[in-house]
Amino acid sequence: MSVPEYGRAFGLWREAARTEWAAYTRHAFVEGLKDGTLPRECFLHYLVQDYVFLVHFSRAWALAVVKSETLEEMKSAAATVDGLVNHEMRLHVGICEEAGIPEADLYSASESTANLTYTRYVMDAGLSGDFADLMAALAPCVMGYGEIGARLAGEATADTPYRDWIETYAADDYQQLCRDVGGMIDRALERRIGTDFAAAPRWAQLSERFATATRLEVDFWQMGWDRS
Ligand SMILES: Cc1ncc(C[n+]2csc(CCO)c2C)c(N)n1
Repeated sequence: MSVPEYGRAFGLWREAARTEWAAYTRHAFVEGLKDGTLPRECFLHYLVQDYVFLVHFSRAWALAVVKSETLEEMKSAAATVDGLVNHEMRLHVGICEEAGIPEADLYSASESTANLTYTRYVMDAGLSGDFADLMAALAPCVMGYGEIGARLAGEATADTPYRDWIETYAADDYQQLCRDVGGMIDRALERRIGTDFAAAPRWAQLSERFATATRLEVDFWQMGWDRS
């Protein structure tokens, strides 16, 4: 199956980090979601941590509003904050409630080291850098789940109990969001760095940020797998 396309910068970053990208999008945790063999306890451990992750991710997207230079960037970042805090976190709340974990416990859950490392890395990318640095650190999260969802929707076993999770990210509206964010990132880079942004001196540093965030996604799956 061919992978979905989410923009020029993303395609180049992904290709430059292909080893890390494969470790992320084909992690044992992901394969367990696909064939249904992922232990429920691992999934719930991941989901509680992911709720906390989304809280801090929303803060990072809010920083993107602050670092925006155009109304398009501001609208995209503000819509993502709204989507995250008012919609995306519902999937987590619903599944956890069914498992007897109330929302108050999610918000107060203590953060795993993998969670802390990843979210604060992204926040620092935005605080110490500009909008482009922040987008390079945010892109693996947004696009990685889009790619995983699209692949698993076609490959998952019919009876995997993780179908709802898969459908969330395989859905047309989520795939469209990945393309929209990819287009917004391309225009943000063209504006700040130039049309030929991949030839610019700072391109290597942006690619490095993307690769680092991708490695931190691998560690996040591993945290769920190990229940650490
Ligand atoms: C560890 C981890 N990485 C990525 C996502 C996916 N994700 C995070 S924020 C967001 C919406 C961005 O618009 C999406 C899809 C996740 N849930 N947990």
